[in-house]
Amino acid sequence: MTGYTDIEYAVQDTAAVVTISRPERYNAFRGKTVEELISALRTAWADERVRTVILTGAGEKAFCTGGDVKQRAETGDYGPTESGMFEIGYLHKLIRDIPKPVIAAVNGLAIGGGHVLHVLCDLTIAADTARFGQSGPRVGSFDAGFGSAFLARIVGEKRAREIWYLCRQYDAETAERWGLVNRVVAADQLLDEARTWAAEIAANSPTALKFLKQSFNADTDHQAGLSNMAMSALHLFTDSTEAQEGASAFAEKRKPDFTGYPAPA
Ligand SMILES: CC(C)(COP(=O)(O)OP(=O)(O)OC[C@H]1O[C@@H](n2cnc3c(N)ncnc32)[C@H](O)[C@@H]1OP(=O)(O)O)[C@@H](O)C(=O)NCCC(=O)NCCSC(=O)c1cc(O)c2ccccc2c1O
Repeated sequence: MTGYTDIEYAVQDTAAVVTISRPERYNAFRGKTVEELISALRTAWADERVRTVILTGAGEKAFCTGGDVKQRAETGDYGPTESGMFEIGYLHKLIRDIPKPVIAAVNGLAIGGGHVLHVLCDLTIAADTARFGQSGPRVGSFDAGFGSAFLARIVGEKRAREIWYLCRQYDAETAERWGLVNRVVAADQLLDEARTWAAEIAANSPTALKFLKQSFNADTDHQAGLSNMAMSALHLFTDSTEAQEGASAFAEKRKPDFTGYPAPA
């Protein structure tokens, strides 16, 4: 795949820098964005010069705000793709499986599925202006796979449940205290800091790093099965009027009204 429209891809020294570039939608992803991210990661995987990947967002406002809720409100899905599929589950697995450390450089809001992307990266460096949180239950969505199970491994059960149940936003200092991010730096230092970490990693044995990444992953790889089921459930749920109420409310800039939907027994 060439001629990306939703992302930018560049190799700088030994790092592949992948930038989600839909600033007018706060770098929310649609199906095409996910397809391009998959292509970029596969390119980085195959390129022997590349020893790390840096994932970031264009502009100063957002790293990524998850699925494009406006697109979903408009068409009921995340838009057309070359493959005909919305392959977010595959993208999640690819971030884990690419045998090179992936560093999230969180330059702003990391919300919803955008939060899940940074959680899945090996390391996270955040701008002091970054904010973190989930939004699924507010907009008729959830990630019952890696997005919740792996998050709980990182911040613990109580905090993971708080993040998902309340849909609040947390500042970078809190995220660092909770172990969600490795380092917080001034916003104008973010990419330099990420490149410094990438260069430091690149000086180490790539084969040792590959084995280490696979070793870290092995303990939670069973969550991939959970993720498959979660994505299947999510596709069914997003077709429901309950889920559509969440997406429509966001697109119409109003609070969602879930009062007509009884809590399932
Ligand atoms: C992120 C916000 C909290 C920011 O709020 P703020 O008040 O600072 O800014 P605005 O709300 O005015 O936003 C500015 C501008 O950007 C547009 N925008 C922001 N986020 C999105 C988005 N996700 N999709 C589309 N557009 C977005 C916004 O409309 C404004 O544009 P204007 O033209 O009106 O100026 C706040 O914006 C916010 O809460 N955003 C929504 C966050 C969200 O709910 N994300 C999606 C969660 S669901 C999801 O990610 C998801 C992931 C998956 O992996 C799935 C897999 C399978 C099925 C479904 C999935 C899924 O739903």
